[in-house]
Amino acid sequence: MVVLGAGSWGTALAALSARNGVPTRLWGRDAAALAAIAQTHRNQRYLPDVELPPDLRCESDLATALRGADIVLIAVPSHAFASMLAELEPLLDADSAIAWATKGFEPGTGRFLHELVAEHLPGRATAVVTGPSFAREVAAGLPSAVTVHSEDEAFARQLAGLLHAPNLRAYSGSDVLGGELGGAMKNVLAVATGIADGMELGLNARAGLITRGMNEMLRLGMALGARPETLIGLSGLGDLVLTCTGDLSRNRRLGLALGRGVAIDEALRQIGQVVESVLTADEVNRLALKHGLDLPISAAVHAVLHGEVTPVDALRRLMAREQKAEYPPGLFRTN
Ligand SMILES: NC(=O)C1=CN([C@@H]2O[C@H](COP(=O)(O)OP(=O)(O)OC[C@H]3O[C@@H](n4cnc5c(N)ncnc54)[C@H](OP(=O)(O)O)[C@@H]3O)[C@@H](O)[C@H]2O)C=CC1
Ligand SMILES: O=C(CO)COP(=O)(O)O
Repeated sequence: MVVLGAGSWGTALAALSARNGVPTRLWGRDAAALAAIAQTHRNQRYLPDVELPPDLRCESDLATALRGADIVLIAVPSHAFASMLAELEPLLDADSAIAWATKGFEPGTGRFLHELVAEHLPGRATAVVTGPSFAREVAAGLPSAVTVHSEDEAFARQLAGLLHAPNLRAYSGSDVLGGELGGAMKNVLAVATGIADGMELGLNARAGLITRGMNEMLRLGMALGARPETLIGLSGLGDLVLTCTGDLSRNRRLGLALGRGVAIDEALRQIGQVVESVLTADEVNRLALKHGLDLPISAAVHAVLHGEVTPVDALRRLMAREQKAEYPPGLFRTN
């Protein structure tokens, strides 16, 4: 297996796979950082507390990293996903399978990552790895559960089997779009609960936002063809709860800072790692518009992130919305 992207999640996944006895290479774009990881068995910038397995190979030359790879697992941020695929196109072995653990959409188009993979690297086995999994906890060997979705169910089971470990339950499924949607959208909703907690609005507000956020995920997911069981599974509800409540979440931390009155640029500078919601909020908004859906919490996060409203005004607007039924009729009807 080759893992592309030597940030928090790529490093944690590569360590997991190597500890499972799977021959694993980790590729990153920063040759000096890779050399330091190889020498010290630590990723000082992204996972400083974790000792990496000694047999994890680090490789900064992409062509060398990819040679002979049976599975290529991409863990770069969504803004780098398309360019990563373009780099892979001329280098990849004909029979290498492609998986990704990135959460987000193509910035500017709202296209799902599986659509980009199908365009750039058609005709291969593909899968998304997703679910509630803070890199720090997985890397530290704390109990976690993830899920692998692929149209090729045998490949989903194969990849889940490679990741499954004494303290990591890896499930499999076949709803790629549903798995991707939950993992992307929860980042936007985590900003909303972070803002509420940063403003010290209380635990009722947090639970209300998580649940109404879930409602938004269900409505967009059903409109796009996701399966409801995926959305209430690990990749949807599971990751939503984790990211909305766990302070390890960078998206939640962005919301906390905004709710406390910190400017967005300063908040992002302090976090110092990828915060996917900043781009994903635009794409959720785009998809909602395209499908004629009113997703008020996601829209409020979008407006706050663009500086169009203050967190206080966004809350006032949410609370002033018309009273209505909790669910639209026929939400779970798929035909
Ligand atoms: N961290 C987590 O707990 C989890 C993260 N994810 C998802 O995984 C993805 C990656 O996140 P994460 O690892 O946490 O992010 P980090 O901020 O920890 O690391 C980002 C990594 O991506 C690299 N990178 C950035 N741009 C490019 C590029 N153009 N080409 C190649 N590499 C690039 C960075 O390199 P450099 O250091 O040189 O800038 C860095 O190594 C995101 O979509 C995230 O949502 C999913 C589940 C859990
Ligand atoms: O996706 C994650 C956990 O499942 C990580 O969340 P953040 O990107 O908000 O840190």
